[in-house]
Amino acid sequence: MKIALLGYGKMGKTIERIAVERGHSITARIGRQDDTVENIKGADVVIEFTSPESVLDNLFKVIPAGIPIVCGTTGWNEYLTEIEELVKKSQGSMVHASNFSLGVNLFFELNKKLAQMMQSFPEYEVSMQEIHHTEKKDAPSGTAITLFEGISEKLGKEKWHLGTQSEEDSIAIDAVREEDVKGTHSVAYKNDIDSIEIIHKANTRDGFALGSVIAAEWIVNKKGIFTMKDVLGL
Ligand SMILES: NC(=O)C1=CN([C@@H]2O[C@H](COP(=O)(O)OP(=O)(O)OC[C@H]3O[C@@H](n4cnc5c(N)ncnc54)[C@H](O)[C@@H]3O)[C@@H](O)[C@H]2O)C=CC1
Ligand SMILES: O=C(O)C1=N[C@H](C(=O)O)C[C@H](O)C1
Repeated sequence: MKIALLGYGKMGKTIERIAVERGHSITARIGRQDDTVENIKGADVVIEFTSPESVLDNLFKVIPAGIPIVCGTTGWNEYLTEIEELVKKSQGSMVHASNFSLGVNLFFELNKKLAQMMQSFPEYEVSMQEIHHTEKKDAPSGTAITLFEGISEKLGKEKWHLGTQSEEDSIAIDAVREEDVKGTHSVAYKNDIDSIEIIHKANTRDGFALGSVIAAEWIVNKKGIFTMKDVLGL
């Protein structure tokens, strides 16, 4: 498969290594200054990991060009409906996910199951923490927002807020930035007696990159907008 990499930073470089190991070729490594539409020509699929400021512009260029896109960039949740309409109108193909790793996608399912169990035990207060490297631009992380959505639908908490303070009807998400942390997410249910905590820790970026290449292999010859849950059949 011929892959165009849109964004050639920490993730773009990791994806290149894993894609080549799986027998794919890289037709373009596109950085901020390049002519995107021209450079993706001839690729079977585009893998996009750029920045919250660039992602929408990239999606509006790539989707109408008719090349399937795998999008890992976070921080654009509020535009999801607009992008779903664009994919439909263009008869395009897209997989998006706040986190492409197998481990986190299993963790998403575990999180929903735990939230469902905790529905009957309001004496526990739910809170979350995410820890990432200091270069990360968005907070909370996209993964933390997906975890929040999994809890929200079960416990009826409609909002999240940054920090550690308790608030009625809102889940506290503590976003911590530390040198070189690849991505750690935890969900805790606490009261004065005890705590129940689940945690996922990424040791390297390889899980995110491998998941995005598997999603790229899966999306070619499909039409519509999908997430990693569809790719993994969860
Ligand atoms: N969904 C997932 O599994 C994961 C998502 N991410 C997300 O992916 C994004 C990128 O992460 P990293 O690679 O760590 O960031 P990074 O900052 O190392 O790399 C991003 C690269 O994109 C380039 N770029 C920015 N705008 C561009 C444009 N318009 N066209 C082409 N290139 C452009 C930048 O120059 C930079 O080199 C972030 O939003 C991050 O949250 C990161 C890891 C996993
Ligand atoms: O910026 C990162 O590095 C990561 N971003 C994603 C997120 O916002 O959830 C996924 C992963 O945690 C790494």
